[in-house]
Amino acid sequence: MAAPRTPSEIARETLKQLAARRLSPTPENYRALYDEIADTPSAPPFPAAPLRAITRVLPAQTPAQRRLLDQLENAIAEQSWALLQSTLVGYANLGLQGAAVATPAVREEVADGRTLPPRLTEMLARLVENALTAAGEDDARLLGMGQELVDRLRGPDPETAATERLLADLSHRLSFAAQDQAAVRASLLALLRLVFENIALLSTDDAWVQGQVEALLSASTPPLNLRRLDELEHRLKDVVFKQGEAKARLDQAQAQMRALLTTFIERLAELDASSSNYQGQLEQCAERISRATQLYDITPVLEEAVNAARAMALASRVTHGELQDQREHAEARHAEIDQLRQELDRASAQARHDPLTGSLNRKGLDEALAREMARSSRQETPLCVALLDLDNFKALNDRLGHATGDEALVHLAEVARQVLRPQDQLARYGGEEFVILLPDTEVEDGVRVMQRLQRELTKRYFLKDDERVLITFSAGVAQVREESDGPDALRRADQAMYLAKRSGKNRVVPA
Ligand SMILES: Nc1nc2c(ncn2[C@@H]2O[C@H](COP(=O)(O)OP(=O)(O)OP(=O)(O)O)[C@@H](O)[C@H]2O)c(=O)[nH]1
Repeated sequence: MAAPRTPSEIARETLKQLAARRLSPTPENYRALYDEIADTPSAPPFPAAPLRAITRVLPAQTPAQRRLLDQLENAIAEQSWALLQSTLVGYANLGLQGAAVATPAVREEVADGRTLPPRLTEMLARLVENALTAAGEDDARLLGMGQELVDRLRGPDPETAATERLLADLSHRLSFAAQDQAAVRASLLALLRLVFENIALLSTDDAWVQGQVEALLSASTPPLNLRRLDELEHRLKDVVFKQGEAKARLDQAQAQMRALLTTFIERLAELDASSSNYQGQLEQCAERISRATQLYDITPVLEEAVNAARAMALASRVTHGELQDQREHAEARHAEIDQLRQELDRASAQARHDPLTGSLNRKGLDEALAREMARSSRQETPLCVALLDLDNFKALNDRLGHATGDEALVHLAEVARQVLRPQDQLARYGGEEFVILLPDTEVEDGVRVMQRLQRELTKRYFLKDDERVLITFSAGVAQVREESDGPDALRRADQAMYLAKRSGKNRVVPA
């Protein structure tokens, strides 16, 4: 086909080619294709936008400057290369003194790749400072690099190439620091688990500590967050507290054993003294016998020897008897302790109640919760769990003593029993944590019940040596959603309780 000649032919062919080459029909594509088909060279596009940016920073103080600026704006508006050329010649003649007024305010607009906008440099500087704080103070080199970059960013000329170089070096170094920190976290966690396992090994015969250590181990698996660390700290405090008690019992047992050994050694020494006495007497007797010349001389010596032997036998019989007594005594105590421990183990395995407060213990709670969940789903009635934790209980213990702390726990349990309905159940969940099962209760009502308990506690205060001790608690209330949801509801109640603590304590938060 002959090449298109008339403008309408060229236009038609241009449209055809746009479709054939699958080009988007933009004015630029159309013009380029039209020029190609018409075989006319494309005129370079007029750079209106960059020129307009230049007009914004050109000075317009003197009449000559204002005239040239008007002229430039006209050249842009008319897209006239000729007018542009004569304007530039005008500027050249005028001289460019004062034209390059790159004040800080306009520098931001002419960010051209050599300098960074001031707002961006300040944000970058802050970002680097925050990253350095997060990285800690272990790596002096990293801190030095970061400070250099911050100084450059805040300096008079944050030239891009140098800043870029510093930024790249810093980010490289930071990535190593982050890897180091992750490794340190992982090994700290491993150490923590080792400590927990060691505690378990040291307390093989204490079922409670064993249970706590299992909980500690499962709570110390990554990913860790502040909530879990907090829980770990609480549990570990309880274990340390319990081990402190066990240590006191152990010290007592050791003191008794030491007393027993001292007696034993004293008796042995007595035995030894009497036997060496006997030995001396016998040697004397032997010597006198060897010197004796007639039987008459020997008879009294023999009598002496027999007497000494008799005394020795008597002394050793007495000592033997005493030792026998001591041994029987020790064996009896041992058997007694063994029996007590077995009884204790049996009792704690069967017990469903906390001996201090008389409320349910964990085992009792598990069973009661299972029963209530089954009932709630059978009867299609709501069930709530509330978890409460006494506020500032450590301070109370520290100020008034541990025994008073125990009395405060008993007081709380008593008031709770008086305030709650008979079908509600109170359980001791941890040291100073309690769970209350609230059958037939929606979450809003559960919150109200706990608030009523808070009010009652302020009325029925706990008295210690005529001092009114105010007990407050923070609580979370969660609704059990379905039959298997108990543990999750407890977890949600715990989280809500934690929120109550965080938002100032002595409050109840629904989950
Ligand atoms: N008297 C007594 N104290 C206990 C018992 N179990 C745990 N504790 C103590 O309760 C204290 C709890 O302290 P923290 O976990 O710091 O809590 P807190 O002081 O109540 O602070 P908040 O929970 O933030 O209000 C610890 O000092 C434990 O030793 C117990 O059976 N009797």
